[in-house]
Formats: sequence, C-alpha cells, structure tokens
Amino acid sequence: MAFNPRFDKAFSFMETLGISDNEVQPVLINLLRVYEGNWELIEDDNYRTLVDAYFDFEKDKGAECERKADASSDGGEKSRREPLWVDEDHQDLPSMNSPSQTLLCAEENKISPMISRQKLIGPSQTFMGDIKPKTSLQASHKMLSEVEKISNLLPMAAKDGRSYPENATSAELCLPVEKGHEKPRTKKPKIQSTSTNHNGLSDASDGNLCAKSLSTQDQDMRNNDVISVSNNKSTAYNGNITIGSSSSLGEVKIYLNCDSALGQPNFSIPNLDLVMKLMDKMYLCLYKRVGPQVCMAELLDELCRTYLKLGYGKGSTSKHANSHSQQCVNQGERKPFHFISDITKGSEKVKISLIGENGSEELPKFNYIPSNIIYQSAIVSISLARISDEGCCSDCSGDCLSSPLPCACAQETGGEYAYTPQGLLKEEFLKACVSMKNEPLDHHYVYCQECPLEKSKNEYTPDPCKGHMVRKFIKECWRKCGCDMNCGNRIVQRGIACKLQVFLTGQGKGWGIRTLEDLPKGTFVCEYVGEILTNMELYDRIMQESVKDRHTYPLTLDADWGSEKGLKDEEALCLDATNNGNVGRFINHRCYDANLIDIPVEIESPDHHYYHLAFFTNRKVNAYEELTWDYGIDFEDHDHPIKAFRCCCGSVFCYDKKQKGKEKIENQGNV
Ligand SMILES: C[S@@+](CC[C@H](N)C(=O)[O-])C[C@H]1O[C@@H](n2cnc3c(N)ncnc32)[C@H](O)[C@@H]1O
Repeated sequence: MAFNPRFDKAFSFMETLGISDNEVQPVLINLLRVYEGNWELIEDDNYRTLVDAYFDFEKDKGAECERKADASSDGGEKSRREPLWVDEDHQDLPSMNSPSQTLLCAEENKISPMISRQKLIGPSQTFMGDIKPKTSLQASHKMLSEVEKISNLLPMAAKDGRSYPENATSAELCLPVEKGHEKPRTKKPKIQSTSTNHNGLSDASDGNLCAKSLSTQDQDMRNNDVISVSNNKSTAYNGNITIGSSSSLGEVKIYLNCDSALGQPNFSIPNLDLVMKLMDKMYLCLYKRVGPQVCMAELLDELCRTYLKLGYGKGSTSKHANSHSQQCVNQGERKPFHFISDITKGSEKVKISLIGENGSEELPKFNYIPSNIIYQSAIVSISLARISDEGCCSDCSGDCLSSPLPCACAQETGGEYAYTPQGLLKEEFLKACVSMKNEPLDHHYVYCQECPLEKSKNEYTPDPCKGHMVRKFIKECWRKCGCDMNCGNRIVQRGIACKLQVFLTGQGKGWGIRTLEDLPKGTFVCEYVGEILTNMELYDRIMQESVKDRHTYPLTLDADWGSEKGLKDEEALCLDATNNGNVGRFINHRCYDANLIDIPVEIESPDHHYYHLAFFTNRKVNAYEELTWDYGIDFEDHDHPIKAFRCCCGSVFCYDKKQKGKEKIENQGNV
C-alpha cells in the first residue's frame, strides 16, 4: 500500500508542538477510524481535532493512572473526575429577537443613540417626532454559526476529586533547566526575581509573574498533593499550586501570583488543567502562534491573563471559593464560555474570532456582512458614467503612489495621497482629522436649509438645522482608474487586514473588539458596515421594535449634508448594523482619547451622500488593547428625549458627568 503523505504532514505539524510520531500515531489512527477516513475533518483548522484528541487521550491516560494509584492507596474510594471541557462545534445560536429591539434602551424605555457631537444629531435622535411608522420591517435574521460553546469551564476540584486548599493564592509553572542556572537569566516584561516566605508565597504582591527560589520550593513540595497538567506536574500546597516536571537537569519555577484577584468577590481559583487547555486552544487554534514566531514573553503574559479569566466566574460569592462544595455551586451558576473561530463566516480575508470568557453577556445576534447593503429605498448612485474623467485616473497603471506626480484621485486630499507607501494614513492628514474631531471650530460646521434630521422629527415644521461637521474625505482609486488592485491608494476597499478579536469587555460595555497584534499609527482597521437605510426607514425600525437590547448600532452618514439646499429622504442615509453588520459594530465608545478615528472614504460614489466610514488608529496600539472610537455623544444634552447609555469608557476625559458623579460617590463610600 502506498504511504499516504497526509500522515507525514500530520506528524510534522504535531512535531512542531513537541509531540512525537509515536505519541500521535494511536490517536490519529483512532480518529481516522472514527471519521471513516475523512482527513479533512482531522486537518481542518490546523489539525485542531487531532490536537484536541491528543490532549484528551493524554488526559484520560493521566486520569487512569491516578485512578489506579488512588485505588491502591485508599481502597478505590475516590470521587469520579468530572468532565473538564465540553466543546460543541457548530452549535447554533439562540434565535434572534425582534431586530429592532437593539435600537431601544432597555432600562429607560427610550431610544439610546450613538450621537456624534460633530454631527450633532445622531440617527436615533432623529426619530422622536410624531411621524407614524410607514413600512414594516422584514429584515431576515441569520444567526452566527461556528459556535463553540465551552461549558463547564469552571473552577473545579483537582482531577483526583480533592479541592484546592483554603487561601490558595498562586500557581507555579516548573520547567526543566540546566543545573546551576536555576535563577531566571532573562529579563522579560512582567517577570521578576523574588524570594518567597515560608508558605511558599511570593513576597511580590503586584500581581505579576515572578520567579521563585528553588530551595524554598523544594521544602514546600514535600507535603504536596499532585495533580497532573498536560506534561507537567502540578501541586497544591499551603495556598500554592505548583505545576512542573522534574528532571535530572533541575527545575526553574515561574510564580503566578493572584493575590489581588482573590480580593475580588467573583474570583475563585481556576482549574489549572483548564487554564492549560485554554492556552493550547488559543495558541493552536485561535492565534495560530505556534511556529517560529512564538513569543515566550507574550505566552507567559497570556498564561496570567488566562488564569485570571478562568478565575472570574459569575456567582462566586466568596474569595475562599476553593472548597469542593463551593466550586460545585459555582459550577451550576457559571454561564458558558463562548468561542467562535470566525464570526465573518469566511467573508473577510482574515478570520475574526470571538471569545467570551465569563459568559455574562449573550452572544451577539446579527448576520455578518463584509460590505454595506441597501435595505430598501436608499439611493446610492454607483455608475461609471457619473465618474468624470477628472474624478478618476484612467491613464495610471500599477501603483499610483509610485508615480512621480499624484494622480487625479489625490485632488480630494489637496493634491497629496492620504496614504503612505506603507499603507498607513499620512501623519499630517491624520493630525488634521483628529484636530477637527477633538477641537471643532465654528467654521467646521455647515447648516442645511432643510435638515433631513429635523424633517424626520417634524416633517411640516422642522426645527432649524443644528449643524453638521464638514469632514475631510479620503478618495480611493476605483474601477474606472487605470491602476491595479494593489495600488497604494486602495486601502479600505481591500478590506480588513489586521488580526482582530471580539471579546467581552467586562466593563459594562458588552462586547468590544481588540487587536491581536501591534498596530502602527495610521493603520486601517475596519469599516463600519451595516444596512444602508434612509432616515425614515430607520425611524420605522425604531417604532416597530420592542424595548429589549441596550446596545444600539445606527450611524448617520451626514458628512456632506450641509453642501446642498435640501436632501430627499432617499438621499439622507444612515447605516444600521443592528441586524446586519461587520466587526465595526463591536467598537465601543471612549471619550476623547479613543485609539481609533472614523474618516469618510469616497470609493465608488462621487456625490458623498453615500460613503464608507473607515476606522484608522490615531496612535500606536498594542496587541490586546481594546479598539475604541469616540462616538461624540453629547451626554449633557438633558433636554434631548433620547437617553444615551451611561458611559463606562474609563477615560479621565469622560464627558459623562453622571458616570463621573457615580464614581465619585462610590469612591467616597469606599474611603
Ligand atoms: C456599536 S455598539 C458597540 C458593541 C456593543 N458593546 C455590543 O456588545 O454589541 C454600541 C453600544 O455599546 C455600548 N457601549 C459602547 N461604548 C460604551 C461605553 N463607553 N460605556 C457603556 N456602554 C457602551 C452601548 O450599549 C452602545 O449602545
């Protein structure tokens, strides 16, 4: 029989994880039997099934050994180990509620807007007049697929059924190291050398990862209970948990201190097996970081984060959540852990994962669309005939940015391209946009004679226009241009290129997005994508919705409204990402010092009634930072019938006085 090269590939992949052919072989053969020779299922997502099966197999082996050992030592009276990990691929999400629910503020029974200070009138604000609903909303609602719901991610007793001891406050990871080199030699971020007290507790109490001296550790370990964690050994003793493997070469230990977390009411010591398994998942399946680019400092940092994430669970009532019974109670109360490997369902060039560590928020219910879609009546004029010769660069070829003179498409930005050859926004252009947004001057506003927003509130006697901000547009080359798709003046239209992740912010803001890699200043992150609606249509939606979801997703495309006498309703447009949208719908608001800026981009429609709203970084953003955008909400507009959400941005510049007042009172109470 000819040798199947797929075996070779699978072995090679597993070898990169340090797993030998001999170890993989029985697992692989078993999988092939189970999947009836369907290699795709095994190879999919970087051999994820195989990796999972391997670890399960190892875990079972370990459990079996422990069971035998326990049986011989105490007559077999051991509690059965509970399943640690439930991983249901492709689980459907719960069905959607009425689509319009999300536009209304649940608590206040009012519309909760995303109002731009610059735009002054947000989409939701528009619709508080006496206009009667005209159309019925028939948007279809698909649900996200590819959901992994990992329930039972709970702080549990050790595999042998024993619980972590009272006051357990730390975890240690032991790795083999050459004798004579016990002390850590490298200075990595967040790692520091420290001594330990007699309980094996670190003297450092800053919550950082620190190394611990071996001599004290050896003493500590004498009376330890041992639980196994992957290939390492793990011990729980006097409030410390040690993971490690000893070898003739010696050991080095990494000390995971979670003292400060234990002070939190909803933190309980997580199961280390789960921490390791989650780390495996993230690195193998999610970040795909295994390989030459793996970064040890980042990995250790992630280990700490993962430990904390799993330690926080809803329903933990005491910081002494270490006893077995308490953990069982927590188990029942804890909500599931969610993971979706790609919320875009393959519609973007890059995968965008979703991770909900403590499950306190429902999974988002919306249909992912990578580009805007007209809902019904909006007029979006896309025709080559409408693009004049001056409005494109038909004589160009290749990359416009590398030609000696800027082409016609650079005219919109003053005869210079908005982008650098590296694909970033030019410093000066970015600076001008940021300054207009943060310090708008009177002349940055224009006033329309018949404001569509005011008209939608009161069709016959509308209030005077409150002003719209004149925005700086980027103009990208497009279909009528002679350049190619790799032209440096086509950034937004090429779509998302950075690694993003939707995650639970855990700060009262619901879901948010973060970058998984460092982003230089001026990087294009994503567009705000949704259904293109007229103001009236949005109003109709709002009127038909029942009050439920506190999050809102509409946005007005009013960057050009002041330039004409009066816009028809079909031309006064907005985007609504409530039911259909892209990852941009998860960007949360931050007052003033947000790290993203929204810039209008002309691509296919020269008239600026319709345009793309693109987000760029306005400073360097580090991996794992949340990406935020200043919605420009006027929190002080108390006369406005629509209540904005209570801001939890955490910025020192937060405009939401109510929120600030609340914090002040809370702080006073704490003194
Ligand atoms: C465009 S959505 C952002 C994604 C949203 N967090 C989610 O979970 O789907 C806007 C909504 O997020 C919430 N939000 C955004 N920024 C916030 C902030 N700084 N403080 C509190 N809530 C915020 C509000 O409910 C707002 O209506």
